[in-house]
Amino acid sequence: MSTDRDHGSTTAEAASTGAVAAGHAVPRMPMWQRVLRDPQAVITLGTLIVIMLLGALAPFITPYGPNQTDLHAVNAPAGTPGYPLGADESGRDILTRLLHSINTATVSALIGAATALVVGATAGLVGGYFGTRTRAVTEWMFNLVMTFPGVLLLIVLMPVTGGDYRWTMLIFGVLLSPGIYRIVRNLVVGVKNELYVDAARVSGLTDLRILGRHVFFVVRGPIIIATAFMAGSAISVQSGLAFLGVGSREIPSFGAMISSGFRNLYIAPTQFLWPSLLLGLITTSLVLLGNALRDVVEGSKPAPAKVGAGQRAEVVADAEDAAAGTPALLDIHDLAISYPDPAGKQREVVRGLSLRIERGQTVGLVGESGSGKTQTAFATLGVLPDEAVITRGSIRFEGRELIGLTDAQLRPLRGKAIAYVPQEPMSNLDPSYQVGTQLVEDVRWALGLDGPEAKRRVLALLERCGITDPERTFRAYPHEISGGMAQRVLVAGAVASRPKLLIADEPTTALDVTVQAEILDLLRDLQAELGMAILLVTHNFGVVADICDHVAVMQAGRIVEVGEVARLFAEPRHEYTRMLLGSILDEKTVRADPPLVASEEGIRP
Ligand SMILES: Nc1ncnc2c1ncn2[C@@H]1O[C@H](COP(=O)(O)OP(=O)(O)OP(=O)(O)O)[C@@H](O)[C@H]1O
Repeated sequence: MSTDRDHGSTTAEAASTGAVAAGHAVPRMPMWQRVLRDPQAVITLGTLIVIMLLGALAPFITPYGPNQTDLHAVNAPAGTPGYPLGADESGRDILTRLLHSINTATVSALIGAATALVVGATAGLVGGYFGTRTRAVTEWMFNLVMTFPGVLLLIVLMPVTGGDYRWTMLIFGVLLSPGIYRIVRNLVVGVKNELYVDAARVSGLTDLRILGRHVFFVVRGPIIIATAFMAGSAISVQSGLAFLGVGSREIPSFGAMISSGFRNLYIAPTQFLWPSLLLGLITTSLVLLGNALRDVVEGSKPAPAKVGAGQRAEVVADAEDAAAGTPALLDIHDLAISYPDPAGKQREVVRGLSLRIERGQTVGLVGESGSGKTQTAFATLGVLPDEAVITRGSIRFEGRELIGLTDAQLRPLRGKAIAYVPQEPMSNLDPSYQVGTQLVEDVRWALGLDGPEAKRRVLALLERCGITDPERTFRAYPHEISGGMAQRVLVAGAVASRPKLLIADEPTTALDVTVQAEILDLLRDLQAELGMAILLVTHNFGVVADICDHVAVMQAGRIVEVGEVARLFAEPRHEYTRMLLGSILDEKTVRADPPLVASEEGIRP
């Protein structure tokens, strides 16, 4: 491995890098602040607030009542004195009716959306959180509601509601509730088995408190978004019913005004225009507001902007390579990876990392949690999440640039020349398939063998990886084997293709100490046997001492020191390396201070 390009990093630099450490959390802005920073949300919300204020102030803006008629003003054109937007076929002021129609629309939106929210969200929380029997009942009820023919039912029920649009909107809210129910139920089913919900349950919180505090927090975003769309639907349906003449004629409504305008289209064309424009403005604002809220709450996805092969600005040719003529097995140079923070700004989590691995070397990548070890490994494997952006640098494998390759171009390398062993063996095995079936599939793909030949190879590999009864393990499902066995299975799968580089991301962290040692022994033996290089991601110097010949120390997205393991342990040069080595637990030292004793007054030394 080459000497560290960042070797000269000083403590001062480390301290400054620490200030913007890759792992440091960016405080999440409150939702209302994020809403206020989104121009679309601000414009649409502002428009709706102004319109609603105009409606509320109607009695102060015009001298007429909404149903006050003046026979002298029948079909008066816009601009007539006292009637700025004209009068309708009954001589009623159009501006007055428009302003009062805003209030009808607001009340419709509030009743419709609130009913759907209360019914749908409550049932969704209960149905999703409690057992399958409760869910079966809620499911049945909402499926029943969905079979009702919506608008037709509202018309048929007119004698029951007495033509009062508020009762109609209440029923419409119930008809809308299955949509909310499904959103909430699906989210709750997804979240209720999360470890933090289990932890809350174990800590003794009541179901009501867990629902209110943990579960409702997750569903609130989608609920806010859906509310904007439901409010728009309620206004449209109320207007539609009024347009058809269903309901009280006394109530000023956009629908009734459009209907009247239609009848007088040839006499007074603008009568039809004003309510249509205002209704359109309100419903469009609500839809756009819903879209803006979705972006604010869920975070708008930045366009993938990974550096492509053709776009790369600075790829520095390695002088050593040029001289030696043989490129390193893996050469990462000045790699920078960033993620968008909640405010949409890019935050670098790997910040100009350089690392070389030669053939057959075992290199430990150590560093505190969040320093960027896994991101470096994922970038090499080409499996960074979509939101990650490689902003600069290069990753070359045997001289070939990996950044910018498509999945199809990476496929011949991944799982063949570059293999991977993950941290959590169990979660990397599909519980629905026998272990052997999964391995055979991998081996067939990696080596192009037929079924029986692949099975023979898998059985031999399992035996080689220390599994005493390979046939039995082959037929077992993941839940039937131990964590240590599962990790052996994954190691077997990884080395099946005789890779040139094995990336092992904390391969022993999830295992107990005895099994850890066995897996490390296995990796060491396989490394010697196959001559492969290993990049071992870990935060355990014990593991590094046990298996690695070189080690690179990462802090805040950068490598601060790199070198041979014996040298680095004997004379660490970087302050941070000294600090990490100093914090290793020393099992030879016995505590000198007296043990704590529990008494009635509490726990005391
Ligand atoms: N999907 C993501 N979105 C935003 N930030 C992320 C994402 N994945 C990782 N990060 C950030 O990248 C940084 C480096 O993460 P990484 O997983 O590489 O750390 P690590 O050194 O491997 O830590 P650990 O030892 O705990 O696994 C962390 O600050 C983490 O918060």
